[in-house]
Amino acid sequence: MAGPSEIFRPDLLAGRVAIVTGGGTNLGRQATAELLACGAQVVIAGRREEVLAATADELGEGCSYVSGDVRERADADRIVGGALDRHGRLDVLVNNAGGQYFVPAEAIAAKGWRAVMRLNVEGTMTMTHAVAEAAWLGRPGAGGTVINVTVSPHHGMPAMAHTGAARAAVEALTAELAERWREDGVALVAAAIGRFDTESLRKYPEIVVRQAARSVPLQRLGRMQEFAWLVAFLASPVGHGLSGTTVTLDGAADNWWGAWPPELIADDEGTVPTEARRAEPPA
Ligand SMILES: CCCCCCCCC/C=C/C(=O)SCCNC(=O)CCNC(=O)[C@H](O)C(C)(C)COP(=O)(O)OP(=O)(O)OC[C@H]1O[C@@H](n2cnc3c(N)ncnc32)[C@H](O)[C@@H]1OP(=O)(O)O
Ligand SMILES: NC(=O)C1=CN([C@@H]2O[C@H](COP(=O)(O)OP(=O)(O)OC[C@H]3O[C@@H](n4cnc5c(N)ncnc54)[C@H](OP(=O)(O)O)[C@@H]3O)[C@@H](O)[C@H]2O)C=CC1
Repeated sequence: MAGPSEIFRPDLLAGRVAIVTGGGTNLGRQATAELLACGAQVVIAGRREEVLAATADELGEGCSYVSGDVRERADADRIVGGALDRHGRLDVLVNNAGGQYFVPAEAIAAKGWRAVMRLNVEGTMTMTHAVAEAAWLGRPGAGGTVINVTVSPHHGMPAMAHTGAARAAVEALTAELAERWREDGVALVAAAIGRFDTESLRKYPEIVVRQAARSVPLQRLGRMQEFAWLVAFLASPVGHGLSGTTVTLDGAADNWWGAWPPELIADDEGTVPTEARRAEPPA
């Protein structure tokens, strides 16, 4: 059962209906719990029916699922059709399904590049079009919000060139479609997220997982609940005011290239020296 929200009103999203792709696991599941806590009804989607069924069962009333592959238009239409049949409306799409594997740029095989593009860019586009065409475009008074999960930092990701390119494409599409579909009442926002404390992060090489928090200025991994709060916030009416933008939740990883303190200038205690003040203020 999804408990009450720690920060939002229980009726913030009352009467709203959301689809969360990848909603059966980790960040998607936590976001689903928060949307439910804010009064929304949520249809979660993913390829593994048993995973979705377990999550829907655990989160309880208001949560249901449709299994399918976001890369296939027929599946996307089935997911959207299932949500509309059940609830008669759609207000929010969270394109959370996504991912990549950890590999130096020069070792990315063409097939792997295509797999990452297909999942993150095409999967996002396919679901977005399926929802917009079935529920929003050309329907006066309708409309809704698309939340596209992307990845921060934007200044380059070690061993993730394929996902950096894919997520940049999604952010560009977010801006483009926000302009194209504005008059249909459709808002699109990208949520560029950093390094989160999830089971999914643990598939990466051990040293990457161990050092991930150190590489963030905030010196800790993001918490799944923080992601879930951001999703609920963007799903609220304020999402329309942010349409076309990318909101970053990354512990400031976008601002800094390395670990703090930077090893090259830290002393043995790990302290970075500060500049001495001038003895006298300038005349
Ligand atoms: C300092 C701190 C910094 C810290 C840095 C850490 C920051 C982390 C930030 C982000 C974290 C997350 O996103 S965590 C969330 C992670 N979750 C996920 O990634 C789940 C979704 N991912 C996937 O489904 C897969 O990874 C993905 C490849 C994208 C799609 O799968 P598909 O089934 O379509 O593709 P597959 O059949 O598996 O693979 C297709 C091809 O891809 C390539 N390929 C796939 N996996 C491969 C691998 N491990 N190594 C090499 N190559 C691989 C091969 O060419 C494969 O072809 P063959 O050789 O013929 O098989
Ligand atoms: N964890 C982290 O630190 C970070 C995560 N992210 C991003 O956040 C999002 C969620 O990640 P997270 O929860 O950590 O990882 P997960 O691996 O748990 O999430 C991926 C989800 O997407 C679903 N999925 C994958 N491929 C498809 C597909 N083709 N069709 C439908 N569903 C699919 C998976 O279910 P199934 O396999 O059953 O289909 C799974 O539920 C991803 O986009 C990820 O890249 C970004 C930055 C950092």
